[in-house]
Amino acid sequence: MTTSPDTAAVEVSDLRRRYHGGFEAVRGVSFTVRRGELVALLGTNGAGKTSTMEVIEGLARPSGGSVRVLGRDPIRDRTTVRPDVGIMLQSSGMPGDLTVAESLQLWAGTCTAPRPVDEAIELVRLTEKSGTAVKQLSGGEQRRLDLALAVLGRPKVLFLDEPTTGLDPESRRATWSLLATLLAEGTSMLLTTHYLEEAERLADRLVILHEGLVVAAGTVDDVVAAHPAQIRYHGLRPPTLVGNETVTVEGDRVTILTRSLQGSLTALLAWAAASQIELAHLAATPATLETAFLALSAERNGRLQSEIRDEVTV
Ligand SMILES: Nc1ncnc2c1ncn2[C@@H]1O[C@H](COP(=O)(O)OP(=O)(O)OP(=O)(O)O)[C@@H](O)[C@H]1O
Repeated sequence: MTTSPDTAAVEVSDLRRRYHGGFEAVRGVSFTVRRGELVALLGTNGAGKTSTMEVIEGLARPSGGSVRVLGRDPIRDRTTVRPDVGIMLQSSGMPGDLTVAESLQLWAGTCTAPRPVDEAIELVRLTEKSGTAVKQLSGGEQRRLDLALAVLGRPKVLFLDEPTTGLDPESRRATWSLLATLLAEGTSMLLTTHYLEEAERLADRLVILHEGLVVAAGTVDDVVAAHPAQIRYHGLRPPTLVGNETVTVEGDRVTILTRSLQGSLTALLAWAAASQIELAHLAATPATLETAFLALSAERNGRLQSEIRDEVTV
């Protein structure tokens, strides 16, 4: 079945997922993955990423809302969706006695137009292990085999659940490079990750979940821009600087949150110089994806800004 190139790769609308026992892990999530784009689904443990992915992958039914993959229902239209989709779960579940090459050959039999097995093995740099039994692979090598299985059928849409967890830094970079190549070739991707650097490097857009809800979405710049920069020092409370700051003082620890880092810092230094005041341990930090992510989780948990600051500075 063909679909219009204008159809979104993935369309999630007001998705809900309630488990037996009544717990609602996904509580009305909506987002889109456009064609040729990589969207990273982020969130703290238990945010609902896997619960959402499993519905999109057609492995579980939603209890509300809808999911479309290339315009089709991943469960009802399973036979037409499946050939266009590659899925990398947290474990592929291949029999441990099969070798790497045998696993891929077996899987190739289920694909419509698979890559040559040797090419898939080469893509994930497992050539030297092609005759090794799956159960003898290291955790990182198994992850790479999982990725080879996911890309074997030349999917139009790739779903990746924590694709680089357990990989050493070199293999992680090699995986990023492979994903960037697939992206450049037009593959659409949705991935979950706990590595913010991975999201920053690869993602066109982010969707951040917390307790089953979308709490932020957009490009990395969009998400970061919604959070203020910080200036910290030990000393006296400053006067009004450029006027848009939030100042908190705990003992002699002063924290200034500002949307105009340069302006606030210039005014602060001018005040300190004119008043001959020392700003001990002065530090100025722009918002980063990490501070934005921690702030979003902390805001939702009702925690104090000072706790976030301590986590970011350790
Ligand atoms: N089978 C289940 N029955 C009941 N609750 C479940 C079940 N599976 C997951 N949950 C709950 O649903 C919530 C979301 O879990 P989910 O695995 O989707 O989170 P996640 O964002 O993928 O987390 P992680 O980053 O730890 O993988 C959690 O509170 C979890 O305890």
